[in-house]
Amino acid sequence: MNQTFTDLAARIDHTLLRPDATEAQVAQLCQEAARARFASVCVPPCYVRFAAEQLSGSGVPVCTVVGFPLGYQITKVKFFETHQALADGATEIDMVINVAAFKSGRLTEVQDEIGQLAELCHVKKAILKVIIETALLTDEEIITACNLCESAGADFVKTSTGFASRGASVEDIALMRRHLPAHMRIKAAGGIRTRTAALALVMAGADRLGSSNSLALLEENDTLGS
Ligand SMILES: O=C[C@H](O)COP(=O)(O)O
Repeated sequence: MNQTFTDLAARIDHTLLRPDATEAQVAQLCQEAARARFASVCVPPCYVRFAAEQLSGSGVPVCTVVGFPLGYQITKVKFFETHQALADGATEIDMVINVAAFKSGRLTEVQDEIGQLAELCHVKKAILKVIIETALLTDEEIITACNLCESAGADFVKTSTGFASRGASVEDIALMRRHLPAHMRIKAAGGIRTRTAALALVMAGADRLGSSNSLALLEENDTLGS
């Protein structure tokens, strides 16, 4: 348990995805991530190159989003977004599943899309996290989506964009953990605002957390290194 607590920063994607995020705010985010040793910074695609420059030599990866936040872009567009993000210096891609196609029963199409992006990421030694947007899914659909992610070769299943009616819940994470094999990692995101909430999600099975309030999650026991 203590290990979980002391390693919390290393599980957090330090995130800034607001539509009005400025370059100065991204620069600050990068400084904070390097200092706190967060798992990554998660920034909008237009800031990937800038963030990669800011973090050069720091060992902190740059994560970005694809098909964000609604997921219904066509596969070619998501493929190009991913290709460009990798070229710009991202090594972690958080793509949004095509929930519209998923809800229409077009599961093969959804799985193929994830598979194409996973292959592209893996060729570049990057990782793919797949956002299934649990707020829009039933428990049965969450399990189906997890199975698609696994079959398609994704590295992580991620709960939420942070732009839906709710973010990650402990129940979502526990359900996903029960149905995913051990090698598949889970990212909880959306609305994680306190250390208590963060730790509950970790205890339920989250390997990674995404939060735009990351510094507050470190407050109780962790201190930023000098
Ligand atoms: O992908 C991560 C989420 O956008 C973060 O959501 P949040 O802003 O509610 O922390």
